[in-house]
Amino acid sequence: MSKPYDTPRQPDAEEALIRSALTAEINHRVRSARIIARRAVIVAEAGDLPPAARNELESAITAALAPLAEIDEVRVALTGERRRRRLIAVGSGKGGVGKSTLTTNLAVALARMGRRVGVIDGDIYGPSQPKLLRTEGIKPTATPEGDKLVAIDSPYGVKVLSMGHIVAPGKALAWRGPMTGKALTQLVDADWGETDLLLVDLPPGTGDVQLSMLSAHKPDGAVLVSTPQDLALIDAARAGQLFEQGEVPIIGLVENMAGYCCPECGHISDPFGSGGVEKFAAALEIPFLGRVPLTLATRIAGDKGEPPAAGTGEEAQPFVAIAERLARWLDTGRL
Ligand SMILES: Nc1ncnc2c1ncn2[C@@H]1O[C@H](COP(=O)(O)OP(=O)(O)OP(=O)(O)O)[C@@H](O)[C@H]1O
Repeated sequence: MSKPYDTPRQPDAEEALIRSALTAEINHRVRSARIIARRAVIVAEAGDLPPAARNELESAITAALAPLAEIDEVRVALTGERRRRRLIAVGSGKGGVGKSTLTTNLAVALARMGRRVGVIDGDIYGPSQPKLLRTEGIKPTATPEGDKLVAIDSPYGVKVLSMGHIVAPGKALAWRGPMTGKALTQLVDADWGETDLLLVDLPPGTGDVQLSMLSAHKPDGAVLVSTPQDLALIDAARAGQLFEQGEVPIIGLVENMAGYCCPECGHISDPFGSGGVEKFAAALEIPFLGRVPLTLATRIAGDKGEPPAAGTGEEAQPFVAIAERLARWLDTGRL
């Protein structure tokens, strides 16, 4: 069987005729357009549309093609109802608290549970997902229509796209608000194949990327990350407020770097304090999702592009436990 999207294809005369009668917005959805015995047969993608909008799309195609002299009848087939792809934002108030590490490892753990997961590196100014998911130096291809990027397959069963795959290191630093918004849209609207869950690794703080995310690609929920330091917690609360104002449910707060286990003697010390995040979450009435300890192995694994959650070591456990809770939230709305 031929695979229609393997190679770029020129539309034939019939398809070109049909497409010329349709608006760009509709053409974007049309997957095939043929005329068979004066009957136009159009297949359009509508899996993301609610029933009323599906009917409108069908009527709009029929109305646009009816005046064509070459056609007596129009048949429209809309692709089946597909569950909408869900977006979960992973945010923090402060940089360097391990938001990217958490995003990567949650995605890998969810993929190992059989979920179809992708990671969007929304950290346009300091992308780290290419390294964490071992896809550094890989350039994404475009769809045959040339209108979308194709997400990259990482070696861990997770698809990924990052500005770091597109722009030379350091180049995006001078970008301003509207450009960052466009860049994020390019990543979200890419061809993610069968992926039905996207984790978005947001840059720290409450800047342009967060705002364009809330306005154009409202996430289904947000996971917040903090270290136990007071300052990080205060910033996390600020990031949380932004999601609340945007009516994005906060799924919960994760404490990262929560106690250091010395690889030599096994002694656990708390360089950033202990238990603060859980108490803080309780005070703000935000669910506490779990604690990820500070370990040398987690840091080294990150640098090597070998997420601990891809293995079976001790370092994988906290990520797996949080991923299980996230999966439950996605399935039932409860943790
Ligand atoms: N639990 C952990 N144990 C040890 N090292 C960790 C842990 N979590 C994160 N790190 C390390 O801390 C550094 C910062 O982590 P990461 O890049 O994930 O943070 P971030 O919040 O995404 O930072 P940025 O603000 O730069 O995006 C990395 O070197 C990472 O390997």
